Amino acid sequence: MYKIQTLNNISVKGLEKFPRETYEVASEIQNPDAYMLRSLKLHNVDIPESVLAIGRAGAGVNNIPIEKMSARGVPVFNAPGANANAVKELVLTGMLLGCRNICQAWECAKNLTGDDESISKEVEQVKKKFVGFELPGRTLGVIGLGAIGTSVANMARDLGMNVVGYDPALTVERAWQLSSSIESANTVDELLAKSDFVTIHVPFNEGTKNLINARRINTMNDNAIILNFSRNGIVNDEDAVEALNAGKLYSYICDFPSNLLKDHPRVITLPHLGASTGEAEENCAIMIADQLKDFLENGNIKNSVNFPQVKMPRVSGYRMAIANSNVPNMVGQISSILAETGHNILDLLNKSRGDLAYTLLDVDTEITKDVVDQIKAIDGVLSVRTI
Ligand SMILES: NC(=O)c1ccc[n+]([C@@H]2O[C@H](COP(=O)([O-])OP(=O)(O)OC[C@H]3O[C@@H](n4cnc5c(N)ncnc54)[C@H](O)[C@@H]3O)[C@@H](O)[C@H]2O)c1
Ligand SMILES: O=C(O)[C@H](O)COP(=O)(O)O
Repeated sequence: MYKIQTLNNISVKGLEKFPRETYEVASEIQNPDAYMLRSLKLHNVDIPESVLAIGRAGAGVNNIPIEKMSARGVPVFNAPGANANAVKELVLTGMLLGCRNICQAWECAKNLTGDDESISKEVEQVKKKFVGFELPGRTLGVIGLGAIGTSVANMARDLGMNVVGYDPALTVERAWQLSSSIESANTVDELLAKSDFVTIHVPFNEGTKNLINARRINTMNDNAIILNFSRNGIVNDEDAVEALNAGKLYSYICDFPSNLLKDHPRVITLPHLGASTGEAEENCAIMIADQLKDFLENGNIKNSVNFPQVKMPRVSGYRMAIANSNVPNMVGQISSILAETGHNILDLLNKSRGDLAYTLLDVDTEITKDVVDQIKAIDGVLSVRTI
């Protein structure tokens, strides 16, 4: 019986992927084989040794201690692209809320008093305070052209906007998806100098912390709008508020409220709603459940953020999965132990990624605990499993 512990609210459509005969799935469970979570911060959680894999039902993995898990030979999975459409739609919503002053105007309408005739008169007076601007012909800068950035960029082109994108690690797959009319910027500064709207779709890490700061905001067009549906900390909120107060920025739309932001008249904050649609929650949960299941049952790895992609069809009932440091002679030492203990290797796949490597091998006879212990004792082996 495999045990899956859910640490956040996970769509039932994903949980249904685990057959009840072979899986126990619960939010409280002893010695889980895998965690399934969304945004819960795991950095200060004591993760039990029984955990073989962590599945993030979403995109961002900055809530997970990846290095610590890598050192334990534990793959961390995410669900690339599974919530991209939900975020794209909210970015469009944010752009419109910002450029048409919708939140301020709605607040004003809610506060109208008197009979309907006087409300009608008042409406004609107050509406001039909320004159906005339209999207076609304006320039949207998209920082990060991954699953979300690419789809936001294409959507903006379809709406008649000019789009400039920046991503120093653009993949070939994303380049194929991007509309050919999207301009490429060589630097963030070059992108900002051209943009009326800027939207950020990069992971949060040391390299992206404070990516948008006072110096950069000052190089932007006057009355620009910044949208942050990525992570708290990528835009320096203090600097954004200062620029709003100085009349440099028009509006700041963001998914990460704080005391500084939530009541500011030119800020629209949402309670981390980017991926909160039934469709996105379902897509993420299904993708992660499938990946965890294939890892637990077959050792295959798909969409891990720390381990290589590994898939090998089974040729026997005796499989071993080994995570190890990416150093010479690991496969040699492992196969020597198997040969010395009378196992014939029927198939073997070894892949590496950065400092880590992963080996799947199918043998002809059952692998005993003693053999597993011998392999575990090899210097550089991080985890060993028979499946
Ligand atoms: N608000 C929400 O609810 C919500 C939902 C989904 C994702 N997110 C956030 O959005 C981020 C992006 O999601 P995604 O699905 O597009 O991920 P992705 O991995 O498909 O794309 C990220 C892109 O950013 C690029 N990148 C990395 N560092 C960069 C930098 N310094 N400058 C420019 N580009 C850089 C990468 O090359 C990659 O193409 C996630 O990491 C997560 O933090 C938020
Ligand atoms: O990185 C993500 O996928 C988003 O921030 C969504 O987070 P959530 O799953 O907690 O809504």
